[in-house]
Amino acid sequence: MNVDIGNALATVASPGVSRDSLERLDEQVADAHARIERGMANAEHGYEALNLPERVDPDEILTAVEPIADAETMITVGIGGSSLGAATITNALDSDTEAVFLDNVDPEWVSYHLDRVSFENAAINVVSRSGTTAETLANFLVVRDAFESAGVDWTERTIVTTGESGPLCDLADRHDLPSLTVPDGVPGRFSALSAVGMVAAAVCGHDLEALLEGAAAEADTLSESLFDCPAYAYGATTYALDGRGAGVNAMMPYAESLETVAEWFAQLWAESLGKDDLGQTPVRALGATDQHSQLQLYRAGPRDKLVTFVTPRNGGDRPIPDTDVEELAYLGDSTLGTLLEAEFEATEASLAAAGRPNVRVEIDRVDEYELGGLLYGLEAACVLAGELYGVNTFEQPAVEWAKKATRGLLGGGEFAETAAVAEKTELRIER
Ligand SMILES: O=P(O)(O)OC[C@H]1O[C@](O)(CO)[C@@H](O)[C@@H]1O
Repeated sequence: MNVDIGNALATVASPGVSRDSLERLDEQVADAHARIERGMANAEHGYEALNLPERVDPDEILTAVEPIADAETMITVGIGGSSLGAATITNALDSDTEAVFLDNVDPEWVSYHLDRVSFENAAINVVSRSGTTAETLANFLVVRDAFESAGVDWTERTIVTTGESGPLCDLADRHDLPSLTVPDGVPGRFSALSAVGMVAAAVCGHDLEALLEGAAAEADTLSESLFDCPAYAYGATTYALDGRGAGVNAMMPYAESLETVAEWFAQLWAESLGKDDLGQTPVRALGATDQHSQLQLYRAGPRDKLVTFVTPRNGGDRPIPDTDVEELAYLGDSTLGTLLEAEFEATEASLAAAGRPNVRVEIDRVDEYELGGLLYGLEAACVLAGELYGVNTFEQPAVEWAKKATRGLLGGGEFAETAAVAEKTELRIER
């Protein structure tokens, strides 16, 4: 990935960061890089995620998925980091295999998807690092039951990716299911470039080696200066802007195929940096669509936002036919790609003209190599930002309260949190 932070400079935007401040911040970046390198060298929890390009064996994954490689529909049952990485990769790339992600427990939505599956041509990819996530386990019980009701032996059509131990591990052993292990020391939101994100990608026929090569190339750019490393330039700039008031980071890819990148990034950024009353709020947007819904706010609302554009510099195109309608002449005989490119450049310039900070993250095209580099680059940017914020980037203790309360509400144990649910303050206004 390439990063252009020109429109985040104080000469262009407010909030903005001066060149001098960036150079001073670069001293902290050097210290942070030293910390990251040490963490990677010692395979420390979290930092180990940045070693994945060297650690992951694509052949191990390809061998494990062989029994289900013929699947026409790949149903991934997982949530958060156990779904978003795989969804980002498979939603970005073409495949004849349909990838379905059950990452919620909305009964009508789950039924909608299961009602459309031909189970004899489908497979189940159940993913949970902990092996205890209620939504994933509940959906897995529902999906396997659907296979059984369709007379299809789910044990022949299921692959499991989970931690070294836990209920899913036991289930895989009990039924002798093909299974892969979530690498130790790799938090869910940093696991897209491991079996967690790659099983679905493999069944969809994507080039795992190219994904890892792209990530490895990005890893080679990690250095002690933000001026030599696109990932660190992005991480440091977002941190600096947050400190100057840009507490919201709206990620706006200019490609439908990259829409899920913004969703994946939202978990990465929120769950990693949202601690100790700190952290930038990620917002998902899409270009050109959200020019017609959000741009008004980004250009003329509170000066509390950074807009992160993600743009592939090359890609497919489609001609716009010529027209004899005079008013449309400027569109006719051009292409949708030309229009989208103009929209992107105009929107980027419109924010700069209004003095609103924005950063451009560029990839050459949407393919496995570039996607691997983008995912790795944004992960490294996040790790760097976490060092600068001084937070524990790799834990997410705040999510446990609701999990305990949920479990208690379902009779799954005694938790103080459950009692608090009943103590809700009410002020109902009814129709
Ligand atoms: O992979 P698991 O353990 O099922 O967890 C799923 C997701 O839930 C979280 O733990 C948050 O609840 C995320 O960090 C994680 O990606």
